[in-house]
Amino acid sequence: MKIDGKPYRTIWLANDGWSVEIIDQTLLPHDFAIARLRTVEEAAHAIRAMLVRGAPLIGAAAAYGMALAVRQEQDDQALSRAHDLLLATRPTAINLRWALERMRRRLIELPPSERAAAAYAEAAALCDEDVAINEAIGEHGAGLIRRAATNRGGGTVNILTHCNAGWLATVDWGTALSPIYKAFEEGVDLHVWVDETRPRNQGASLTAWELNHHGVPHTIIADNVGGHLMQHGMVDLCITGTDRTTATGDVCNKIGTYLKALAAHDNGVPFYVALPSPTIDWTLEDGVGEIPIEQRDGAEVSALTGRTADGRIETVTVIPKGSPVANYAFDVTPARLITGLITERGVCAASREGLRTLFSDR
Ligand SMILES: CSC[C@H]1O[C@H](OP(=O)(O)O)[C@H](O)[C@@H]1O
Repeated sequence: MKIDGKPYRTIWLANDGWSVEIIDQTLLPHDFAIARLRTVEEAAHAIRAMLVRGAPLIGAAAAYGMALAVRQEQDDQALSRAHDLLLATRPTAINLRWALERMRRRLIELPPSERAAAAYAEAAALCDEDVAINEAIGEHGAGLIRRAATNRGGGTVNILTHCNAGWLATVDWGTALSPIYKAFEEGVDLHVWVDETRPRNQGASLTAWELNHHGVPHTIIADNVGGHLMQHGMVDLCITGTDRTTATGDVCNKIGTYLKALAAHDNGVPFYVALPSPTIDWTLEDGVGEIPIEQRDGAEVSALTGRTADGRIETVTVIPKGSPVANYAFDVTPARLITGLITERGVCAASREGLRTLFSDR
């Protein structure tokens, strides 16, 4: 995507040919800053502390983390240590595991002297594939938005999205926001309801920042507003991302997604999930029972960070001293609540059969 006319991805090889640069998303929307990763440990911290986040981008960052590792040490033990360090950073997004297994498969068969060059090439290929997948999701999803515009018989198509599944969550284009960018660029009259997405506010801080820069009309809402809007006919469709989708179409995504899907189902609002195939976990069938749900530091709930009137960034506590906090980062929406999955190969039903029609080769 472009920021002030300059094209960006979220992660790229630095000019020195070996370190990796990322957009530090913990500083958005207040500051736009580039961070540089020089070691696998720095890559692991970037994922764990969410300088980079979003299932596809987590996979891409892990792939480059493996390249940074084998640049320093090339033996099998170093490869395993890097794999395990990066795998332990965050448990829910399956892209992390798939990317690490892909890197290990590519490298383990090579002589150590060839591993660094191959690792950087494989990480770059994974990033390019992610961009192509997400642009294709945009093309397929834009058709749904155009159909919603036709069904309305004119006027603005109102789309609700949760968290950030934009280009900041991927290498480029995004997943849930890719159809919105594509439809907007085609001239479709649309507006986006942006769930702020407590506790880290990826919607208010990241999705709104993206849409502002792209000129897409949007409104930030508190997480609990969506159901009311749907009851009053103010949402034509919902599109969210996913961090792991089972072979049967159960979708794990940012906490609160399930509640939006329930409200959509109760009000007859189509609920779509943008699903790049590297986010499918073909080994799982029961999302609620089998997908590990990350629990993060309670400080993400008990404190807020923002910019003061005189421009300082400050963090303040917003709960009583001593109150316990639970911070579940994801939930699972059962397939029965999902209207369709928008993949790079087309739109399908949220079911084993639906996925098999598009991915019979998996
Ligand atoms: C395109 S994947 C985006 C997905 O990742 C987000 O989680 P996090 O910000 O914690 O990495 C959220 O679940 C988004 O839908």
